[in-house]
Amino acid sequence: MTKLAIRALAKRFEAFTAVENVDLETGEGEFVSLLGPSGCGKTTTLRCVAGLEDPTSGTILFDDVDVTHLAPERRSIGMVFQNYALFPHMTVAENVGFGLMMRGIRGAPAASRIASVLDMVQLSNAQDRYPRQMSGGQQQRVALARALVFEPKLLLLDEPLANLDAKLRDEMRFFIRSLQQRVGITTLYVTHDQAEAMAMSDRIVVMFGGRIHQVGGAQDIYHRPTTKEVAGFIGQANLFAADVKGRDGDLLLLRTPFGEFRARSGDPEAALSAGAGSLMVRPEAVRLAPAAAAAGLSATVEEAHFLGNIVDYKLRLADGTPVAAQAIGDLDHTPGTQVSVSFDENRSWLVL
Ligand SMILES: Nc1ncnc2c1ncn2[C@@H]1O[C@H](COP(=O)(O)OP(=O)(O)OP(=O)(O)O)[C@@H](O)[C@H]1O
Repeated sequence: MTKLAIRALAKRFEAFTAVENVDLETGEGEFVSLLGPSGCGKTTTLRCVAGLEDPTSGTILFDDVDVTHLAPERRSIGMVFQNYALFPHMTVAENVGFGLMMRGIRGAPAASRIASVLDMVQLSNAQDRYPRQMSGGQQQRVALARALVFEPKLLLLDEPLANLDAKLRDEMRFFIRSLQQRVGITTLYVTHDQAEAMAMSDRIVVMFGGRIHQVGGAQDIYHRPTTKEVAGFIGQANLFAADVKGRDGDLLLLRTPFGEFRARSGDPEAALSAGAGSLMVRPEAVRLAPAAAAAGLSATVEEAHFLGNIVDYKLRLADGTPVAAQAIGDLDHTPGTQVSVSFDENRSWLVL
């Protein structure tokens, strides 16, 4: 299994910097996603790893071997794109075998590899069909088979599920992840869909404006974001301006315009010396009670939507601050009613 290392990668298109100062190391067989909004540099980073883009500066290493200036076909990478990119006039088996043919593998050895990889993607019965006779999900499985058939060192996927409908996307997430684990191939996956990245990845690289903001597991980036951009992009977040007043054991004491709160932080000392930041409270860490029942902030329910598994509330505090809340159960608080709001301090987080 191969380790990928990206060191100080930068890519400029004339005066425009698409990627800057990107550093990343994967483990062997690790599934790493590049996640971020459109235009943040995910695809450019992937294309530099593939050799389809020449970096302006920086180094790409496969198992400590510098491949930065190696042609794509000499890097041993399998790629899958959003648009499948299958040859319409070739059967499934011919599409899958094409890469082998290009590498001079033909005859019985090629046939046996094609059969085995089609078995892996559960398309053994479809080898004589043409792409137009297959669904989007099946075509993407052919594209995966084609990428894996020559046993590449790395698998690179660029928004492979973007053209599929929601239900199929869900199924394909698990299909790709379990295939990747069975094959044990180091994988770099580009997506702007946070749920996709969280469901599939060992680690997620969150990018904004060509730079990495955070690298971590799904729970790290959700519960412990290091920047406001990450907090806002991953799930929903209430973010409130807060001054740092001191410490109380593991927790920081914070002052906001509407009251004092406690929260956790990645680096309490840095928070104390910064003196201010943003208090992040996820909607499910906002507790609601009937107005008279508990000491807390008083708020008005502006919207309440029963979504089946949760109820989604939009609240407004007395000073006008909006707060998003989510609760499990039934619609207990209707629009127009007053509620008492408190924050779970163990799930409140200071972002610097
Ligand atoms: N060949 C190019 N010439 C000029 N600018 C480019 C080129 N390729 C990419 N860019 C610019 O670089 C920035 C990053 O593009 P990139 O495709 O890497 O973003 P992305 O995060 O993958 O976004 P998306 O999800 O929309 O593909 C964008 O602003 C894009 O317009």
